[in-house]
Amino acid sequence: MTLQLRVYVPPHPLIKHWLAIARNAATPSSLFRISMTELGRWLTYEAIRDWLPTKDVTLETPLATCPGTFVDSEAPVAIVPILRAGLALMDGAQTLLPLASIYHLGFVRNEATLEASCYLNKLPDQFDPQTRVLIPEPMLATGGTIISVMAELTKRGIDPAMVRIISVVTAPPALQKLSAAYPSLQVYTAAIDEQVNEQGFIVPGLGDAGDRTFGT
Ligand SMILES: O=P(O)(O)OC[C@H]1O[C@H](OP(=O)(O)OP(=O)(O)O)[C@H](O)[C@@H]1O
Ligand SMILES: O=c1cc[nH]c(=O)[nH]1
Repeated sequence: MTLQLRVYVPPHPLIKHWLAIARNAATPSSLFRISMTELGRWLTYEAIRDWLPTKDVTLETPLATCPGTFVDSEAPVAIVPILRAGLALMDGAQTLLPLASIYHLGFVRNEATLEASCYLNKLPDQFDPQTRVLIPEPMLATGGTIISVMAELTKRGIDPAMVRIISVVTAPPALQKLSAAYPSLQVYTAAIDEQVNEQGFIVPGLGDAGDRTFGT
């Protein structure tokens, strides 16, 4: 069986609403941050649907015995936000995954070459191979950043099939690179835009996600 990258654009009215707020150039930073929190929440909700491990139990209600299902708190789950902009999705993601371990990764693109370089790496030397990883990364543009992120994770024992990326706006160059290198992973995004311009910005996109989040 040939694997192919799966990219989901959940048709949810709240995702559409908060995406429109985030795209709008007139949205101030304070509201932009709220939109990112909400997108983090709803994209995480969609991404963990068939991914979060559960265990079946038998319960006693006040009236009778019945079957139940709990989230399996012993299965390792990690969130790896990509700084800076990935932090903006964290409040929403963490609300739904309160037991997850958080490992920060900081990447910045060189504005001239668009090459991504890592300036902060809080990953452990090795992960338990059963670890599920959620990556909050708001923009997948040229793909340079996310390909470097995946290399850091896989060399520490992460199986790409256990990885889900939540991203607000994605573009074909990044999705093509991910598809070629890591066809078993899954991406949950609010939009797939048409192009990346010469400055490395997604068009129509939402501008610079980091600057708009932090008012810089
Ligand atoms: O797919 P790529 O072309 O690599 O671009 C995507 C990256 O660009 C932005 O980060 P940026 O370097 O602007 O840093 P910031 O989050 O600190 O603003 C964005 O948050 C992504 O991490
Ligand atoms: O459009 C883009 C592309 C990369 N990073 C951003 O913040 N915006």
